Amino acid sequence: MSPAAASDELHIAMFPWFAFGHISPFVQLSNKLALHGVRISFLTAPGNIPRIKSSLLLTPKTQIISLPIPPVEGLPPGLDSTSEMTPAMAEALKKALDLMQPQVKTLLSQLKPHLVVFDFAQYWVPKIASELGVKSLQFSVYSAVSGGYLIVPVRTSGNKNPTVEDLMKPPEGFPSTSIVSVERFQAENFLYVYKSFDGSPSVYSRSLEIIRDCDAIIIKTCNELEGPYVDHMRTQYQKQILLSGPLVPEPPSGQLEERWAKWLDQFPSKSVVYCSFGSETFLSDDQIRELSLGLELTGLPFFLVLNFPPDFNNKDAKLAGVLPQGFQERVKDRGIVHTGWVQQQLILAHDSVGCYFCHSGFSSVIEAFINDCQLVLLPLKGDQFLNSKLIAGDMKAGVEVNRRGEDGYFGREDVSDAVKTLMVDIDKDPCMSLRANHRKWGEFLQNGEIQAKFIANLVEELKAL
Ligand SMILES: C[C@@H]1O[C@H](OP(=O)(O)OP(=O)(O)OC[C@H]2O[C@@H](n3ccc(=O)[nH]c3=O)[C@H](O)[C@@H]2O)[C@H](O)[C@H](O)[C@H]1O
Repeated sequence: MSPAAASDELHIAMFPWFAFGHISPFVQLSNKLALHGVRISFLTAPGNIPRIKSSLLLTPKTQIISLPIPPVEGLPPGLDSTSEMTPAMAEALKKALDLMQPQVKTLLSQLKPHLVVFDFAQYWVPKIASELGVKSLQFSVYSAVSGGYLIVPVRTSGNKNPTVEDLMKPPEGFPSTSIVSVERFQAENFLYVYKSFDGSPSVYSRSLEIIRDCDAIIIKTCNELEGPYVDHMRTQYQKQILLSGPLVPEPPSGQLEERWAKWLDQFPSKSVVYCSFGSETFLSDDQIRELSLGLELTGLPFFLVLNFPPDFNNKDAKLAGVLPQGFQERVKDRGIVHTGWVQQQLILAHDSVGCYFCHSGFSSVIEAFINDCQLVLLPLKGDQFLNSKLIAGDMKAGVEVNRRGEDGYFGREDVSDAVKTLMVDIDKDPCMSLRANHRKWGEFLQNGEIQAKFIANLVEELKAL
């Protein structure tokens, strides 16, 4: 019997990559495990603690542990998450992370958890953990469709990195689904996964070392959503794969900011298009122009959130400069454009919001399903392209914006057509069948019994490790 099962109290050290797109699912997983009596030690850099405290369920068995980031060239001191960093700084952050090995080893030897659950970047955790007799598990916050397409050993079976042409096609052994190819501009974006920066291992090399060395892998998905892709990963990884389920969030606490609630209140039920792109995805100036003009063309009310990379100091000025001339005046009675963080879950839960136009971030799409918001998808990088294919192609529960294959260009009509398919032509197919499929998945994700079972099973599997 494992020590965890013997004491019946599991202690897990959680160690996400320093990015909120990763920290958030680790927090959600921690919260669900804490409700099963699991002791959680949550490791992060000091600057991230206040925001984590606002969402982590703080029980007497939960603690947040501060891990200062060591200085490295190219990373200004005091920055603790990628949301404050340029892409070059985020690469330097991976180097700093790799220098933290002695610090993490000392910490784990003091904490003595049964398990350490870590992220894609910390490929050295399994070695440290095994020296201390601690089991190590990677928690993949990416969908299985993206892991199974991009991060499988067969992608480099000839010992060389895949080319754009290779990446336009699924890897050998990939299941027969709606995904038979991706566009050139998407495959070009995928090259990042295999790229090493200034001697620091690529995302792919880090992941392959983890697959080889860790005790098991947890994926934030379930068989109902992604069964064939999970099976493919099991075959490729030859490692125990556990599923956490999609980690459907609890209903959000608090109230929607009054200015947004008041504005939304004036529109009919399910008529507003909420449009946003998560915490770390940014559109180019040209894309912003076509998107905003496309939303205008729909004639529908919309709430558009646009963010900019951290190197822009005055984001409001940037926003004003990038919107088409006269746009805000023309749409002032039915459109809001905002830059900055918003209470997304509360916006999606507002009765007036009927459509979520988004980047296909995995947590964001789950939030759309459980709030009965139709999905229009404009994926912009990495896993988002594959998530979008899963939803629009396999599940047929949303619509992807049409784009030019070579360079990904989309125009205002492409935006407007996609929104109208789901929000205007509602008595016709494909809208009727898309909405029916969306409803079916919404019900599945809102079924508390099913969702609770995913976590109960996971806890049992973790105890048995
Ligand atoms: C794994 C990585 O997640 C990334 O981050 P991202 O923030 O887009 O993740 P989401 O799943 O959309 O999640 C974003 C989460 O932030 C919340 N939120 C966001 C913005 C805001 O203003 N207010 C909010 O409450 C939102 O409600 C959701 O819970 C990228 O996609 C990336 O492709 C993927 O690999």
